[in-house]
Amino acid sequence: MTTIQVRDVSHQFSNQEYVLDNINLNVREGSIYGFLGPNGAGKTTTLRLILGLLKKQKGEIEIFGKPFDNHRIEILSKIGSLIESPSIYGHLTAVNNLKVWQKIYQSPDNRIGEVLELVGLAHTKNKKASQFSLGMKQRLGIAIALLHSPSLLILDEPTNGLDPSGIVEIRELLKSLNQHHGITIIISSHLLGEIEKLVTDVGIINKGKMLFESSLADLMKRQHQASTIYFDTNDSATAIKLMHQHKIEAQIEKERIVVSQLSKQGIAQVNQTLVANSIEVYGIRAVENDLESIFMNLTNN
Ligand SMILES: Nc1ncnc2c1ncn2[C@@H]1O[C@H](COP(=O)(O)OP(=O)(O)OP(=O)(O)O)[C@@H](O)[C@H]1O
Repeated sequence: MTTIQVRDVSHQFSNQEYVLDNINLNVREGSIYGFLGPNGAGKTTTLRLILGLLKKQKGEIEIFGKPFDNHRIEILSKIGSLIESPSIYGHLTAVNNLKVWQKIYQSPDNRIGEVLELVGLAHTKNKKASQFSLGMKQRLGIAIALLHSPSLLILDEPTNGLDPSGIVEIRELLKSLNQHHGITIIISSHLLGEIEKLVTDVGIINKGKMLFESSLADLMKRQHQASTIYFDTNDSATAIKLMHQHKIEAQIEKERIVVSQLSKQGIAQVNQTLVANSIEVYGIRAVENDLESIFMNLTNN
């Protein structure tokens, strides 16, 4: 089942240009969906629209298979969210912060202990939230979002500003919530490297347009296809002429021939052609582009 379906949603603030332009987005039940894009791409606006924090101007949003507009309360009762920084009272402990929200959500008393355990803050006892590290504050924000036992978590850049160990902690927490508690998660980020070890699906947005949406496995496949091949030969000038005759885009870099995007069969054919034309091939090496550079290529174009 699809947990979130966004169809042809556009949005503009006042009469300025559209910050979202007919975007489509599908979050599968049970997935961890990485919503990626550079600063200002439209991630927060999209998440706010999904949560009904902004009034939808155009398009359709369905959550848990139901139109958001007609089932708002029912849908929101099953969503936990953390948009930008968490609303935390610095002068209160983690428990007392949670008590404030517990009254609003009317969740049972024992839920406070449960969520503190889940996010790894059970040991903080009398420590005030103002004395928490940024990572602890984010985890408290997630604890608040979990109080009413949601089946969907919507998180806007929860790892922003965290140090590497804080990022790992949040990643492990979200993985566990997904795998052991069956919570579907959509998490936005402007850094693919930060969430590629976490997500199962990826959507990439730039300048208000969705550029790409697929499973992480598909993105990795694309990464494999986008590898760069290096040929070392005894006669680069003739070799590159032969490649151009066979309509292969190649260039010479530091006396090596560089070809991007060539299948395994393509590599074998090039090798055969070179050898058949008496060129000595000393080495062939394929280097995969990292996911980050694919993301950069998608968002730069
Ligand atoms: N309340 C607002 N009024 C006018 N313009 C806005 C408002 N909120 C956002 N924008 C603009 O909409 C565009 C998308 O912003 P949004 O916050 O959705 O991007 P983002 O991808 O979440 O970026 P970031 O990672 O920087 O938060 C930006 O150009 C931003 O300046």
